[in-house]
Amino acid sequence: MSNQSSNILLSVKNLTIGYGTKVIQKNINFDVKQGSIFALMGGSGCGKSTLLKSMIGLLEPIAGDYLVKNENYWKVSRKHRIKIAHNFGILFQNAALWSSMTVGENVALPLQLFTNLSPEMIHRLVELKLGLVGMEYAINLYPSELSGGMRKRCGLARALALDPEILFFDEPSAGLDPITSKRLDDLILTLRNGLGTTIIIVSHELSSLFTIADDGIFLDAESKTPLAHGSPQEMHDHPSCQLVYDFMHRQRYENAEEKEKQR
Ligand SMILES: Nc1ncnc2c1ncn2[C@@H]1O[C@H](COP(=O)(O)OP(=O)(O)OP(=O)(O)O)[C@@H](O)[C@H]1O
Repeated sequence: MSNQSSNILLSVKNLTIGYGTKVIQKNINFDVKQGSIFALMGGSGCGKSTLLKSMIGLLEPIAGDYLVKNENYWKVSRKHRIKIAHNFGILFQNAALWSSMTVGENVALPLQLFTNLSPEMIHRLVELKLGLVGMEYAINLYPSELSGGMRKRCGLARALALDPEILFFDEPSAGLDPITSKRLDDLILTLRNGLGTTIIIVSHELSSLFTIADDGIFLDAESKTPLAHGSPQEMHDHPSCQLVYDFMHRQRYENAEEKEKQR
């Protein structure tokens, strides 16, 4: 195997995704290299979350293949799929912490469910993971006592609990002010640089995408196919078509309004 192909952690091949028989995107092809921060981009409703759902095991694709470290994720047994997914850490948009549990209990939960570690070891790991995201002081607090940015950090600590090789983020900056959002970007870069974690991110935030993502794909709702592949900066500098240009230069919505007025 060449160095280049052994570097590939995830591989999406001719994937068609959707709900029942309703196709949302087709002809999706891309590889995610180890240690990459890979962005799923595109306008509202193009299918970014749908693709993310298929990549984390929540929605079976209609057709095509999705390889995780060369294993055909949707073709292996359900039991084996769950085992592969232990390598995934997921941060949902609202951080999805259990409100009746303290932050520490939330982070401990995956360790209690999926390891045989002693309570003392789990406690030490919880402190370590919260330390990684700068939230060790929140161990005994409840999610309702935290700001949105703090909840995201704690959600990230929980996503890191099982030392995943791959992290999936759904709109991590949603609902955060620009400074908190920037801090989260710095944290994401620190994690990738420090732990070598591969990160797949759905985001609308151009400034964040330009800062952190080094590769990605641009999905189009109308043609139901990807229109571009590369880093956000490459798409900005060398857009493959007008739509990508407009999106990357933030003229899409203004243009849409103009067209609407001219009708
Ligand atoms: N459970 C579902 N059943 C049927 N259609 C769905 C379902 N969930 C989403 N869709 C449709 O799939 C399309 C893509 O939705 P999706 O949420 O993946 O887009 P998105 O790119 O993530 O959008 P946004 O940026 O607005 O969050 C939309 O037309 C949406 O209405």
